Amino acid sequence: MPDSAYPAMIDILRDFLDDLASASLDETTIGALTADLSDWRGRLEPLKAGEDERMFGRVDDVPGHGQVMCPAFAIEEQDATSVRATVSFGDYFLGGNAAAHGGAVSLLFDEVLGIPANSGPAMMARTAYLHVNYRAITPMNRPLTVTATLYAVEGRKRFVRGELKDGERLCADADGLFLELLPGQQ
Ligand SMILES: CCCCCCCC/C=C\CCCCCCCC(=O)SCCNC(=O)CCNC(=O)[C@H](O)C(C)(C)COP(=O)(O)OP(=O)(O)OC[C@H]1O[C@@H](n2cnc3c(N)ncnc32)[C@H](O)[C@@H]1OP(=O)(O)O
Repeated sequence: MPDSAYPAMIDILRDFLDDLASASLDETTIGALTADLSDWRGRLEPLKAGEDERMFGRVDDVPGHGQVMCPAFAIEEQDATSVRATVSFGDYFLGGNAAAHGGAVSLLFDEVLGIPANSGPAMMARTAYLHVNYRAITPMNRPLTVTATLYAVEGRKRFVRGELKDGERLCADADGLFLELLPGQQ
């Protein structure tokens, strides 16, 4: 698979979504864009593949793993029980009043808390709950710090806490339970 070109293509797609979200469009531009996008739908449709053959979200060693669903975060530090990363919410993730959408913040926590929850050799763990507290607005288009720490393991249960900060200011925190899947569990 051409992994080398794929992350750059995803970066452009992210920039495109930010540009689209922040633009005021006239009818001519909307028509042209609709035609281009439907042309691309036609080209991609025959390439449909099963989960294991897809690249979206499955490219190792690049921020965001090659997907645009969640803001891309760059891991700065990681050990067996914790992770610290830098993230920036582009215009695509705007909620309102210059604040990031709450759902995008939750999505980020699910991804980042999932890292220490899945860092061991045991079976993969899946989110059972994710409790998010929005403490202050999450600002757009600037580097924020997101952290997650595995603080308890009880049988199959892995408890993880996380924080999203703008400098010293706490924007949101989260508490998640991840459950280790049983062998053969879907
Ligand atoms: C941006 C996109 C990028 C794409 C990237 C792709 C590749 C990336 C690769 C790698 C990334 C790694 C990062 C991933 C992170 C994200 C993970 C997710 O978002 S997962 C999807 C969301 N979650 C579900 O869909 C779960 C749906 N629920 C279930 O499947 C089951 O409910 C499950 C497995 C969670 C538990 O079911 P049971 O049957 O195995 O276990 P039971 O018996 O119900 O519970 C066991 C114990 O846990 C407690 N428990 C279960 N759920 C609980 C809850 N919600 N609250 C409290 N306790 C709970 C129970 O009370 C029980 O406790 P007692 O043993 O009796 O003490």
